[in-house]
Amino acid sequence: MSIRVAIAGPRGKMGAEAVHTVMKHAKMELVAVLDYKEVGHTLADLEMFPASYTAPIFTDMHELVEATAPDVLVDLTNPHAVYHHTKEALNLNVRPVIGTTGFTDAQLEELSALANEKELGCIIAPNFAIGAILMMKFAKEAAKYLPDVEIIEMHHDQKLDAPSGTGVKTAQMIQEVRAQKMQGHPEEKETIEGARGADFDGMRIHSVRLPGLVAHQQVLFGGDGQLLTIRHDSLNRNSFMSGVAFCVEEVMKMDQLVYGLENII
Ligand SMILES: NC(=O)C1=CN([C@@H]2O[C@H](COP(=O)(O)OP(=O)(O)OC[C@H]3O[C@@H](n4cnc5c(N)ncnc54)[C@H](O)[C@@H]3O)[C@@H](O)[C@H]2O)C=CC1
Ligand SMILES: O=C(O)C1=N[C@H](C(=O)O)C[C@H](O)C1
Repeated sequence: MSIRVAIAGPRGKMGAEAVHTVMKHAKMELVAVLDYKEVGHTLADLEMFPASYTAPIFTDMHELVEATAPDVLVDLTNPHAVYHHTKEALNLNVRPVIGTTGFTDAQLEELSALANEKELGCIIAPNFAIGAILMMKFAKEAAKYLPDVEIIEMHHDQKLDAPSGTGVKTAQMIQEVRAQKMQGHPEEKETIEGARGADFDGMRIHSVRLPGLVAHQQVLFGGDGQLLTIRHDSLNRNSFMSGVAFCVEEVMKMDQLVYGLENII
């Protein structure tokens, strides 16, 4: 039996890729999409999709679920919408696979409790690309030996959240193994605000936004007379799609929330 998938944000850069991925997948059926405004009755009404894409477009999640009974909601929208979408999906017994970034810690805790209570799988994946997951795992390992670390994440200039979800997740994974440490000179002063980047538990995260970039990150470790750089580059959004498909299949077997693909690969 195929997995019934709904996608929120189908006209976006990631959402459109995910639509193609699900449409091509032998074990999945795209039953509906969720947009925030009326743009047509089905995907075929949109110029960006072929006439054979007949999944209906909804603007209300309750109506979507009632009419099309999806198993999984893939959310690729924005930081303002995603928390509500995830909560609504869980309350409607639909398993969320969330690629959208920008959750607060409190939101993650609340959604985790809700998924547990409903005994429903939910995956929140700051990055779906296997290379990025490996970069984070390797960075966590390196931080045990080289605790002085700075993260430079680089993205296209249409990105809404900073630091990136991947940058924050990397810092959280490093925090698990690194003794707390305030880096840099104790008396350093920024003569221009923000010059030293965001402060996460004494580590610095720097966010670059430029046209031409897709999604890139370097994790820099400094030691005595040496520097280690771990770098990942997503050169296109197809790099995320095998991760999306993997999550849609995995979430069907789960009964709780998982934050980060490193926990299930
Ligand atoms: N986890 C991962 O591997 C990746 C995550 N992302 C994240 O995915 C999200 C989307 O990224 P992009 O596709 O680049 O952005 P985008 O701006 O191209 O697309 C977002 C889409 O969401 C739609 N949207 C906004 N509010 C909505 C709502 N309430 N309901 C339904 N649709 C709504 C917009 O119309 C737009 O089409 C971002 O949070 C980004 O950080 C992006 C790439 C990889
Ligand atoms: O907005 C993006 O593009 C990306 N967002 C995610 C993030 O915030 O880490 C994943 C990837 O970096 C691309």
